[in-house]
Amino acid sequence: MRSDDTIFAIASGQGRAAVCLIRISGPESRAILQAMTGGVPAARRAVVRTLRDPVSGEPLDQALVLWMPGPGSFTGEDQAELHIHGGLATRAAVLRALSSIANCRPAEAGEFTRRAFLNGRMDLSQVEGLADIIDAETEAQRRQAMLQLGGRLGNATEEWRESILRVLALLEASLDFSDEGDVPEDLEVEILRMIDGIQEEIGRALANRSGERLREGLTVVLAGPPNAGKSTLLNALARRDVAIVSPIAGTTRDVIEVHCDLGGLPVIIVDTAGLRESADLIEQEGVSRARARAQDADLVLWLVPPDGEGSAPPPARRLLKVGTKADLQPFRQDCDVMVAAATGEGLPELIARLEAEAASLMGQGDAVITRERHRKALGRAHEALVRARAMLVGRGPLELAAEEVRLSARAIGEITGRVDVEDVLDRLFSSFCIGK
Ligand SMILES: Nc1nc2c(c(=O)[nH]1)N(C=O)[C@@H](CNc1ccc(C(=O)N[C@@H](CCC(=O)O)C(=O)O)cc1)CN2
Ligand SMILES: Nc1nc2c(ncn2[C@@H]2O[C@H](COP(=O)(O)OP(=O)(O)OP(=O)(O)O)[C@@H](O)[C@H]2O)c(=O)[nH]1
Ligand SMILES: [Mg+2]
Repeated sequence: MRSDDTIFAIASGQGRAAVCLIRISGPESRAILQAMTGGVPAARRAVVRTLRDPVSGEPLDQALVLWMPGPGSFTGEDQAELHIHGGLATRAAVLRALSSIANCRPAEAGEFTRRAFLNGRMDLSQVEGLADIIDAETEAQRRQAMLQLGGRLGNATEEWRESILRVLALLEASLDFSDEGDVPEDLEVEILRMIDGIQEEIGRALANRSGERLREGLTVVLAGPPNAGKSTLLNALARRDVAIVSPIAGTTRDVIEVHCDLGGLPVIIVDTAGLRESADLIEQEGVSRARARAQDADLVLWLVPPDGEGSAPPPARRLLKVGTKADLQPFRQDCDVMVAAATGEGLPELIARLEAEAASLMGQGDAVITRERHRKALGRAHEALVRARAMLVGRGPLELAAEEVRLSARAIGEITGRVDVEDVLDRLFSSFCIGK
């Protein structure tokens, strides 16, 4: 994969559509426009041209044409765009024509954005923000992704890194000036005060898990004895006929997931097999999957039907007890909510309750970190600072304290991709679609 190739891709969806966008980036972009549209329009001005085969001159389609010269463009290189009518055959003909031009090839997944990153147009945290915008399913996810694309995480980590580098500079200065390897007392006080300040800020960012929860969605598992009404409730919450419902106990065996938008917050509702001892091997497998999902869930709704006294809830981090078939049983004091999913009774109350749970676990979208990758890097930066501090207070070797501080800065640098993160890059960019 050469980075001085000119790359092209269909950047719009693959299905039947009104317009198809073909994106081109690299040094041949200008020559491609010249050869296929007979000229190069003024920068960033849309013009309509006949798109032609560069060899035969045969008209292929009508196109809205854009010329976006680097280094100001999205990728930081010369870029062109062809917005064509483009049905299946037309798209194929245009891609074939582009492939026939020297030094031009189809782009890999995420390659436009990879070039934007390599050309310094965005840092790694912003690239992740862009990926999150593409995948955002709810309003709160969209807002969080936009803040990250705008540089909220990148700016925060840059500030922390600069503070850590100031600590390092002070340590190195005292290394130069002391023969004993001791830091002058007033300088030591200053260094410790700075370390404490940075640690507190990083600690606060680490304590907030709501960004990761918002990005991934809150998992709510429906669990209960067979026939409790789990699948009926799933269908009611999803407002779709997703899961099979029947009066036969043991209907559901597979785990069924539905992505819901509760007041802008992403919630994944998970229907599971009714929990009971069963001789049926397939049902047993369903029950063990149900238990596993309940254990990992952010929240378990434990469904109790009118005759469900004998059953015990599975181990869970957080559990709400829901009385089901409210049309068949009176209000139960031992339940948090009552619903009759079949009639819709109590559903608004349950949904309001779920929204409140989701809001309290995902907060106001004020979290700075949104991925485990950020948590791990910040965690390592924090630990290195703890060790550096202990070294200073315990009068350990200054060189070692300085080395820990250096380590801390490097760990922070991984978040924006300042320091080498090759493996992260490959994984991240391949998660993009072709054309991004
Ligand atoms: N058609 C189309 N829409 C798109 C993109 C694209 O590449 N093509 N984008 C990408 O995925 C996003 C927009 N990102 C872009 C970022 C910078 C420039 C650009 O050429 N910037 C120049 C000129 C800015 C100006 O006109 O003022 C610059 O910064 O100098 C273009 C798109 C979303 N929408
Ligand atoms: N009267 C009444 N019946 C309900 C209600 N909800 C579910 N049922 C009935 O209860 C039976 C079992 O419902 P399901 O939703 O399949 O129960 P489940 O918990 O998914 O059962 P398994 O998948 O076997 O574990 C079906 O006949 C439903 O029609 C309700 O609110 N009221
Ligand atoms: Mg079921």
